[in-house]
Amino acid sequence: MSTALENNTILSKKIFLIGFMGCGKSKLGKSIASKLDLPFLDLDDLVEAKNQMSIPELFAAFGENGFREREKQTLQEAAIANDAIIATGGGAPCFFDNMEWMNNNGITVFIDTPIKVLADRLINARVERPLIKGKSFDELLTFIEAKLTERRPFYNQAKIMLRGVDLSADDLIEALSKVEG
Ligand SMILES: Nc1ncnc2c1ncn2[C@@H]1O[C@H](COP(=O)(O)OP(=O)(O)OP(=O)(O)O)[C@@H](O)[C@H]1O
Ligand SMILES: O=C(O)C1=C[C@@H](O)[C@@H](O)[C@H](O)C1
Ligand SMILES: [Mg+2]
Repeated sequence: MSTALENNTILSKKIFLIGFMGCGKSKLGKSIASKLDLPFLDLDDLVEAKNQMSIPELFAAFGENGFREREKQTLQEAAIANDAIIATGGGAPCFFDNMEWMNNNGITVFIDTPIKVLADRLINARVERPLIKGKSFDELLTFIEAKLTERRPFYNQAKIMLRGVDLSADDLIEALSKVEG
């Protein structure tokens, strides 16, 4: 059986995946993009490509504020130009009017993954994330708890919220198909 999304019966095909670092935006995003035959865009990769610098280099050269300005600009350029599944950076919805902008321009999906799962994933990750660099497991837990509390009011503005444990691409596609256009 095909879904409303596959049948093109929902208006927006800009789908923004949001949530904390390590919640699964990139992994799940690639999988649903391939199932729905839509392009997959990863905001972190786009910011790096546009600026010809890695995220740690951008933080070092311009500070977090400079990174956030570039992140906002890249988000809007990429999303205006493409119907796509867009995995945003973990902090992107929490700066400027990015969350409101995404809600006005597509469907936002918050992948809500428990703190302990996030910490387990992030402690083993090979990608360098400046905000958590050098933290021990316990420091990481404390950091995630505090940051998530700060960020939840933004993440909670998402149109769809899904628990990020055992979450499959099909679960996400089903949730999208129920959204009214
Ligand atoms: N459902 C899952 N089950 C097991 N491992 C997962 C799952 N989703 C993601 N992971 C693993 O967790 C790590 C982080 O996932 P991913 O890169 O998709 O997160 P992210 O939300 O894009 O993070 P960031 O905001 O830092 O880009 C990766 O190593 C990935 O393989
Ligand atoms: O949660 C965050 O603030 C970040 C998450 C990553 O996706 C990157 O955008 C960067 O490392 C910052
Ligand atoms: Mg990612």
